[in-house]
Amino acid sequence: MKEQRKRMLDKSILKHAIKDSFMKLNPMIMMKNPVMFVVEIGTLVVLLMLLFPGYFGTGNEMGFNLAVFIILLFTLLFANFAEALAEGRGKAQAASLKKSKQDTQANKLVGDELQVVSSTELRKGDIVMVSQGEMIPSDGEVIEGLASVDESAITGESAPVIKESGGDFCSVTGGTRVVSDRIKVRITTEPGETFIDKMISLVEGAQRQKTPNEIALNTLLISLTIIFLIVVVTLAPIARHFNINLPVPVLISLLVCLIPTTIGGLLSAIGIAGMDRVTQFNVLAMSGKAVEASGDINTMILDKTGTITFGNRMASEFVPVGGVEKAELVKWAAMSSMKDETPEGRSVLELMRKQEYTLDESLAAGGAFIEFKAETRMSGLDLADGRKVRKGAVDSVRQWIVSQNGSVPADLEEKANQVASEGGTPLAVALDDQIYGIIYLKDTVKPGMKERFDQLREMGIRTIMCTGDNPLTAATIAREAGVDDFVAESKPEDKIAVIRREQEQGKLVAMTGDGTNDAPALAQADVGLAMNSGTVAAKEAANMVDLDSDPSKIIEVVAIGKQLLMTRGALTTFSIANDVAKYFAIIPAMFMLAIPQMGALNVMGLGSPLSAILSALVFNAVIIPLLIPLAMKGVKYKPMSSDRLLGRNLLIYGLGGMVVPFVGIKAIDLLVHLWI
Ligand SMILES: Nc1ncnc2c1ncn2[C@@H]1O[C@H](COP(=O)(O)OP(=O)(O)OP(=O)(O)O)[C@@H](O)[C@H]1O
Ligand SMILES: [K+]
Ligand SMILES: [Mg+2]
Repeated sequence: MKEQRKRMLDKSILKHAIKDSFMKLNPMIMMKNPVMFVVEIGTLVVLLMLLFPGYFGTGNEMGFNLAVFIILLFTLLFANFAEALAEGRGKAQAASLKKSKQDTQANKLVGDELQVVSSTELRKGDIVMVSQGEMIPSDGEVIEGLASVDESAITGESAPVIKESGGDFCSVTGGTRVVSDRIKVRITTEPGETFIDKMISLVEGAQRQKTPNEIALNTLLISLTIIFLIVVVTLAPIARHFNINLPVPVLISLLVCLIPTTIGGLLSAIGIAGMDRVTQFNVLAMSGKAVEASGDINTMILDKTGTITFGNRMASEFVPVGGVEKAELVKWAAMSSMKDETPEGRSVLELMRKQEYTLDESLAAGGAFIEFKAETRMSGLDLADGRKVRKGAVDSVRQWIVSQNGSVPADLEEKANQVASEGGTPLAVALDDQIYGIIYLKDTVKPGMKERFDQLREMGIRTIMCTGDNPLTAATIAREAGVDDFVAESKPEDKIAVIRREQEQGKLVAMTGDGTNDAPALAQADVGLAMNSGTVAAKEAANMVDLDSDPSKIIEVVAIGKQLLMTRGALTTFSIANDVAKYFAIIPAMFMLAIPQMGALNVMGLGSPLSAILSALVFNAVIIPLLIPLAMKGVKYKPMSSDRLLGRNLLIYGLGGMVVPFVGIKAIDLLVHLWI
């Protein structure tokens, strides 16, 4: 897909866009864009006058009318072309995605047997087995095993990623391929609602909804159109009262020049192109609203594990406390992890084997598994003989011990702090009322985080890390990654509380995360960016998914959001400023047409009244394709305060919008006048 993105504007996209420009002339489609719909009605009226000149009285300048008709038709086609071009790349991407969505066969588990079924028959809750070389038939979560998966079909990244049951790396996407090992997958989506389906309809723009900002601007444009419509319609009888005859095509030309056709023609292209720019960064935005909101973000909340760090927290050391034998600690650490399917749990057993300890598994027979939960921050086993084994966050295990009237070894805190101050996560291991020691879980901060957070700070965005981990580990990682603030030992509801607190102060909040425990917070935030590596719940709650699982991508999304809003503002300013110049070209010309003595009004020194009107109309049409590159690429964005940005843009696009048409219309008039 990345390949596809590079070929920005190949021939086939252009060809399709030209064809679509004509298709979009259909009034039923045109109606969605009221400004251009008014232009279309004007075009039709002029066409009727050309076809049936007899009905429209005398004094009809056929040559002039034909010129007006052609220019108006091109105005419509140019506006349609802008939109079609913006849609083009998405449509091309959708086509290539559809190819990877081919119907595959799946090995569905029915009872104890495997049945071969078509992937389209799979429903939520079905269990399938996927082995090396096979395509994952639909979206789901790994419930057993570990495999490396080639996700290049959706991410464009060729290096395979590890997917495993338990933790935050369990989600798999239909259409990706298992390159080694074998996994058992529980299907989590109904047919037609998969991630690839969503991607297709997103890049195709099928579900594109206008953003609140776009709706507000559209309302302004419609109001302006109605006002000018009233002005022009009432102009005719007033002029007639003074014995001035204003031909209908002249009035239509005046109307089209006055209504905001430039921004009206480019508005939807700006929005589509903005979304498209986000997609090029391998971020899937579920709505344009989310992209725009990211342009105004004040605070960003991140989780630690899997977002700021790589998230493959691996046991790397057993540290006994209270003078117990290391073998004892290893025994209970392993016992507490026997059924713990999280990556952390499995890594404990691996470390045990690596250090050449063995485990008497019969001890666990008949025991009840206690699953890890973000709320309890512990996992373990209740043995058949009544003894209880736990491992978990030091603070949680300490509380658990105290609640059983056990005592806490004096060196626990010191040893846990040692691990935490190195940025590791200490897990305490306990049997009944005794703590045996600590498992050292190592994790690494993703490279380049500090520079990226510095950039966010420059943009005026405050970063807060919210982690379920202990305060000391949190502080170490926060310092290493360079976030502004952190909240430790936070449960899912605490993450939401932090977001709400910021929102109550009137701030717009972005949240990135990858875990199921992040899902509620991702939904609460104004912009929720889920890591593609994360769980299904996280991806569903978020309104953006980063296919590369790089939380600092938010920087690009913020820039694109700001750029989108600025581009819209700049082109609106330009469009309205333009109309002032056209006003000076057309109004004097109209009156000179009726009263040649009014030549003094011709401030621009244009050749003749008719050429003045045509020149303004031509300018009005060609400015649309000339501005397409700007609408598609967006205006330049540099991190600076919004006040300065606003002032700068008003100067460039407001003043420019007044001057450019004077020059342009004059130049066109010189040309037009040569052959009129
Ligand atoms: N398998 C496990 N068994 C026992 N305890 C665990 C296990 N995994 C994690 N913990 C403990 O629970 C704490 C919370 O873990 P969790 O993965 O929910 O953090 P989180 O809220 O997602 O924060 P972050 O992802 O930012 O680190 C961890 O810091 C660790 O102390
Ligand atoms: K106009
Ligand atoms: Mg997490």
